[in-house]
Parts: sequence; structure tokens; C-alpha cells
Amino acid sequence: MAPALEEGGERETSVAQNNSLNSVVNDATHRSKVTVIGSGNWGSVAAKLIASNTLRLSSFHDEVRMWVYEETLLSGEKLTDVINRTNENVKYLPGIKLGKNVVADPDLESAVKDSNMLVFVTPHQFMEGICKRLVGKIREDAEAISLVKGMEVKMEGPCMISSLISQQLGINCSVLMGANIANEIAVEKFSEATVGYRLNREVAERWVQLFYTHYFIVTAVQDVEGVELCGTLKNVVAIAAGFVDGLEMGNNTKAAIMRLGLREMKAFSKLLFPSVKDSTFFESCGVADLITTCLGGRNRKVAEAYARNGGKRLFCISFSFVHISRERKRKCLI
Ligand SMILES: NC(=O)C1=CN([C@@H]2O[C@H](COP(=O)(O)OP(=O)(O)OC[C@H]3O[C@@H](n4cnc5c(N)ncnc54)[C@H](O)[C@@H]3O)[C@@H](O)[C@H]2O)C=CC1
Ligand SMILES: O=C(CO)COP(=O)(O)O
Repeated sequence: MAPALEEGGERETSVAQNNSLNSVVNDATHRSKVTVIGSGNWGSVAAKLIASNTLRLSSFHDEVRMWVYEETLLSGEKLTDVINRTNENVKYLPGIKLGKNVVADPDLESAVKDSNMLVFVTPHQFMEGICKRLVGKIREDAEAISLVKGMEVKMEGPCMISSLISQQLGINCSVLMGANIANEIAVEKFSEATVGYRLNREVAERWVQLFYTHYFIVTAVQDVEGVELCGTLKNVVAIAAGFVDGLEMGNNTKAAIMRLGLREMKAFSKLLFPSVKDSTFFESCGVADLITTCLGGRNRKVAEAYARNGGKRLFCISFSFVHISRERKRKCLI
């Protein structure tokens, strides 16, 4: 299957086009260099997907840099050292080899220094601080893509993470969202994803090439806000679905929550950005992500546990699902 652009639009870059694109950028000096900013569960899987493609495609440098928020493991070793020694993110994606061409780097500035393709994939609350640290440190011709599902809520109103990146760093930012539970993709179970791009189809095609594998099918649509809002708002519905599970209200009620939730996601998205397209909600980033998250996502699990525990404080429950340092747990509990 060839990498795909949106259905109904000018679909699919032909093999001939791809070959000519590859020959133009074949020269080592013109090869795109990729940095993944983030190394959690999804960040690590994204690095694995990308690394398999940079090795295969001559238009990319083989090496993929992965910025790691440095942590000291219980063994006393630095996470970065362990990733580089074992080729595994033993904390956030244990048991999965990332690819020998993934190089973990705890220094944000050095990690992005030479790269013209920046993949942002950290929890949303860290994005503003990361962008501030990157101002003036990235290549002028850099393109970004955000895999972050969430938004910043400011006094002036909500700010999408792609806008935050564009505004703070002065670069174009696409997004990639979809029905993408990371642990399933890590073991190469089939799934789909959606790239949302703003204007430039060629840029979208580069991102599709970078992520696309036989088990990870990527389609691009010209609707950054629609794709990103789908990835963000489905988390709210997933929490409601978790409450339904925890209260044992049954599958019919859960289906109703999902249907009504999808309708509200659409209404809310269009209220914020009238340009959002109806068709986006039928892509992987829309209905498919809503389904997978309401069935198997971490947000659903936390909400279910919360309801089953009669409203026990949410952060205590979420400890069992997210990785959080012992010291932070201790401080929170105090
Ligand atoms: N895990 C999944 O299945 C999927 C996650 N996503 C989205 O991807 C984004 C990243 O999630 P994951 O990779 O799953 O992360 P995660 O929840 O597995 O890990 C948290 C990450 O945050 C880092 N971190 C902790 N404190 C930090 C700080 N102060 N500054 C910067 N980084 C810090 C940790 O080192 C770790 O890499 C989120 O927006 C999530 O919604 C999207 C699709 C699937
Ligand atoms: O976004 C996801 C799947 O597409 C993962 O959702 P959770 O963060 O709820 O696990």
C-alpha cells in the first residue's frame, strides 16, 4: 500500500513522484534529519517507527535523535545511558528494541541542533517550557509535527499545541493523531493515523513517508485544527466512558456516551474553528481514536478506577497507570 493523501482530494503521491523526490534529496547534505522531542510510551514508539523508515529511505539521515527528559533509574543509572546501551526505553517501553539508529540525548539543544524535522511528543503540560528553551536553537528551515494530544488553556482562551509551537518557534507545524495506543503499535499490530497539514501538500507527504509502515497506515488531510481537536477532545469522552464502566452502566450507555461525545466534539471544534471539516471526524483521528480510547486508553482506565473506588482522589489512582517518580508520589501523598 502506498502512502496516502486525503480521500476525495488529490490522492497518493505516485511512485514516480516519490522516486524523483528521493533523487533530489539523495545527496547527503540534503537529507532530512529527524529529532523526536519526547521519549515516553508514544514518543518511544514514534522513534521506532521513524527509525525503521530513515534506514530504508535515502531522503533521510539514518540517525534519529530522541530527546530524553533525564531520569535516574532505581539501579542508579541514567535512563539515557540505558537506552543507548540496550536500545530499549526500559522505563516507558520495556521489551521493545527502538532501532540501533535511535540515539538518546538528554541535552535538548544538542538534540535538535542539526535537524530540520522536529517531532514533538511529550505530555502537553511540558510543551510551553520546551518551546521556550528551543527559541533561537533550531534550524530556520525546520518543519514540526505535533503528536501531543491536549491543549493549553490560557486566559485568552484555548491554544492548540501546534499553534504554540508555530508561534513560539516561528515554524510551520503539522499534527499526527489517530487510534494509536502505543503499546499495540510497538508490537506492530495494525493501525491507522491521520496527518493534519495546513497548506503544503509536499510537507504533508514528507511526514506520511516518515511514519508510514505496513502496519501503520497514514493518511493526510488539510485540516490541522480538526485533526488536533479530535485527538484532544476524545480524552474528555474517554473519561466519561470510564465512569460508565466503573459504575457498570453497560455497553448501551457507553455507546450512547461515545455517540453523543462525538457529536459534541464536532460542535465544540467548529465553534473554536469554523474551518474544521466534517470529514475529519471519519478519519482515524476522529471516530477511530474515540473508539480505541474509550475501550483501551489510560484515561478510561483512570476514570473507571475512580468510579469503582467511590471517588478516591484521582491522582492516587493514576499512579498505577502513569510512570511517576517515587519522590513525586511521596510528595503528592503528603
Ligand atoms: N501512550 C499512548 O498510547 C499515546 C499517547 N499520545 C500522546 O502523546 C503524548 C506523550 O505521551 P507519552 O509518550 O505516552 O508519555 P508518557 O505518559 O508515557 O511519559 C511521560 C513523559 O514525560 C516525560 N517528562 C516527565 N517530566 C517532564 C518534564 N518536566 N519535562 C518534559 N518531559 C517530562 C517523561 O520523561 C516521559 O518521557 C501525550 O500528549 C499523549 O496524549 C498519543 C497517542 C498514544
Ligand atoms: O491517544 C491514545 C490512543 O490513540 C491513548 O490514549 P490514553 O492517553 O488515554 O491512553
